[in-house]
Formats: sequence, structure tokens, C-alpha cells
Amino acid sequence: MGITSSARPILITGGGKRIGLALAHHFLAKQQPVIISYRTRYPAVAELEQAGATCLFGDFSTNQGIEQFAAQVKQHCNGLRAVLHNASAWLAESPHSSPAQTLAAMLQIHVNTPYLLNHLFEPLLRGHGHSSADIIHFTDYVVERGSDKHIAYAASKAALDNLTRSFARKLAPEVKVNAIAPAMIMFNEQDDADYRKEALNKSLMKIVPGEQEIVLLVDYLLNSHYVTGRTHAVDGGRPLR
Ligand SMILES: NC(=O)C1=CN([C@@H]2O[C@H](COP(=O)(O)OP(=O)(O)OC[C@H]3O[C@@H](n4cnc5c(N)ncnc54)[C@H](OP(=O)(O)O)[C@@H]3O)[C@@H](O)[C@H]2O)C=CC1
Ligand SMILES: Nc1nc2c(c(=O)[nH]1)N=C([C@H](O)[C@@H](O)CO)CN2
Repeated sequence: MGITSSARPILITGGGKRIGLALAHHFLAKQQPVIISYRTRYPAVAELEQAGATCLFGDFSTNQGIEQFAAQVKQHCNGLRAVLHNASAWLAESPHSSPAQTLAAMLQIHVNTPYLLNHLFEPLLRGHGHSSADIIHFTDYVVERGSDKHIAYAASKAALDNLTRSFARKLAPEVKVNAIAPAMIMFNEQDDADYRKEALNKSLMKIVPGEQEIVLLVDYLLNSHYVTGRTHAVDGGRPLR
């Protein structure tokens, strides 16, 4: 069952910018139906609609918002080829918000959202044959190391990493469930020259590769009939630095 052999859409959460947007354009270019969630209606969302994507509002900061989004998806399709849990916020601990607020926000987007959506979408993912559907969790290199500045973020991504193995056991062999653990893939606009220079030195490969490194791995996972329950690092050899 290849990627484009199914008319079932690939669902990408947080598809309005950066990695999610690159994934959406990649699949649309292969005539693979795409549904994205967006919270902010960037110009890129209208462009995706012009390219044929179904773009649905989704604010996952409450469980009600998650359930409302899932209900919209079910009105637009009766099957899913894949769910890519890309939506995320990289929140650091800050004096401007309490540790309780930071932890709650990180668990909400990185644990509540994938956990609830996986349960809500299970009927759309099942029923299409062996290895016919995929779930991909986007975690982070920091799952294995921790982080002194993004403590709640790292802990929530570690929980998401564990959800990968649980859902792989629950949904096999119809649905494969994998995680992708990137290190630095792309900069943020506010990253200054010093930060960028330091970041380039953090991996063995000494590059910040951009979204296509993730696109390539997603394609590989979707085309596999055997790989499931694993975390796949995209980190330029950073642990060996
Ligand atoms: N970029 C990198 O170098 C790395 C990325 N990753 C992971 O890869 C994935 C993609 O990264 P990247 O493209 O940088 O992600 P971004 O930080 O650009 O965010 C992706 C999307 O998530 C959406 N989002 C955040 N919070 C919510 C919410 N509560 N409800 C609904 N949508 C929400 C954002 O919407 P809005 O814009 O409206 O806020 C945004 O469009 C993420 O899971 C990230 O953790 C991991 C390591 C490195
Ligand atoms: N949701 C996001 N998660 C992460 C981002 C991001 O921009 N959005 N960025 C990073 C950094 O690139 C980090 O890997 C640098 O060491 C991590 N997670």
C-alpha cells in the first residue's frame, strides 16, 4: 500500500507553516489528498486551499477544541491514510508564566492532542488492510537528553515518545505508529547570528538541513510494511559530538 495508492487523505496537524507546510505541499504535489489543521490563518493556508488541501481550523489548547476538530475531519472523510502529529509549541520556562501554566500547555499540545486524536481517528485508520495506515508523532532529540531551558517541553515530548510504543502495540498490524525525533532542522526568524553559528556546530554534519530531511523520512515510513513502534532520529550525529 504506497502513499498515493489510497484516496484516503493524509492529515497534518499544524500544517500552516514550516515543517507541516512543507509536508502538505509535498503530498499535494503527488496528488495525495491532504487535510491540515491550522490555528493561525497564515497566507500559506489560503495557498494550500488553492492547491487542493482541506484546511480546517483547530485550536488544541482545550480538549473541546481537539474534539471539535476531530468532528470536522469526520465530516470531510470516512478514512485516513495517515495522521502526522506535527502541531507543537517550543515553550521555554519563563518568568512571564508559571511552571504550572508551562507544563499544562506542553502536555496539552504534545500529549492530550495526539492521545485524544489517535483514539478519535482509530475508526478512520482501521479497516483498510495490513500496514495500510500510519501515525507519526513528532518528538525531539531532547527526549533522550533532557533540557535545562525547556523542561516541560522535553518531558511532554518524552511522554509522546512513549505513546508511540503503546499505540503501535494497540493498532498493529493495520496501522504503523512511529516517532520522528529531530534535532535542529530549521531556524526560527528570531534566531540571531551567534545562535545560528553555535547551532551549526552542535552536530557532526554541521548543517541545519531544512524541512526536506523530515519529508524524506516521512515518505520512508509511509512506504514501509514493517517498521513500527520506533523512534527515528534526524539529528546529524549530534549525540556523538
Ligand atoms: N524546527 C525544528 O528545528 C524542530 C522541530 N521539531 C518538531 O517538529 C515539529 C514541527 O516543527 P516546526 O515546523 O518548527 O513547528 P512550529 O513551532 O512552527 O509549529 C507548528 C505548528 O503547530 C501549531 N500549534 C502550536 N500550538 C498549537 C495549538 N495549541 N493548537 C493548534 N495548533 C498549534 C502552530 O500554529 P500557530 O502558528 O497558529 O501557533 C504551528 O503552525 C514539531 O512537533 C516540533 O516540536 C523538533 C525538533 C526541532
Ligand atoms: N514546535 C517546535 N519545536 C521545536 C522547535 C520549533 O521551532 N518549534 N525548534 C527546536 C530547535 O530547533 C531545537 O532543536 C534547537 O536545538 C526544537 N523544537
